[in-house]
Amino acid sequence: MGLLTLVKKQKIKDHEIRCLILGLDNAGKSTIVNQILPMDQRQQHVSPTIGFAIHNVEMGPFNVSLWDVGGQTTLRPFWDNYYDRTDVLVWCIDVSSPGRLAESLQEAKPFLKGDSRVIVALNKCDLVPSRQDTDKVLEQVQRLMGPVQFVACSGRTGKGLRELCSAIASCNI
Ligand SMILES: Nc1nc2c(ncn2[C@@H]2O[C@H](COP(=O)(O)OP(=O)(O)OP(=O)(O)O)[C@@H](O)[C@H]2O)c(=O)[nH]1
Ligand SMILES: [Mg+2]
Repeated sequence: MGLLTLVKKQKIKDHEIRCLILGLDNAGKSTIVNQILPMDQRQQHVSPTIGFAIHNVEMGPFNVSLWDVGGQTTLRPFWDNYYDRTDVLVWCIDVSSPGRLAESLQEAKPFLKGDSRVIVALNKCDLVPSRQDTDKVLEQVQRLMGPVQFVACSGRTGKGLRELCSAIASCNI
């Protein structure tokens, strides 16, 4: 392989981001991913993810591979296998289910020690009437995770997803 090809390959590689999206079942991971996809690639209905799905999306100069992994309890033991080589971890939380927050934060713990950058997606904001409710969730998230980067969003309405994409693509990996 010529030097130029090697340099080109490296350049392309430098513009690739591997983004893993994790969180409890029903948090809205696949809905977010579906909304991020170009119109012609979107599914009409999103079902619970059995296993995982990978989608490649251009975000600014980056080619981002989005790894959307199912969050059901039976699938969680396999999360670790997907985490390898992850650049950005998006931890998805359903802010309309505060009763599941402790479970979500507990599951997040092992992934906070890794090398990847973490972004918390506070999803389903459209279902939470006041900003204070989202802030309450955020307080508990920050108590466990520290001053983590977060984006309040809605996979249903699309609110905040542009910010989420910017956050993913702005990572200096
Ligand atoms: N109102 C509202 N509903 C949402 C939002 N995001 C997802 N949902 C709904 O929540 C349910 C679960 O969404 P999914 O995207 O399948 O959740 P998931 O995290 O991928 O679930 P698993 O694949 O089982 O891990 C679906 O009925 C979605 O329509 C949101 O921002 N607002
Ligand atoms: Mg899913």
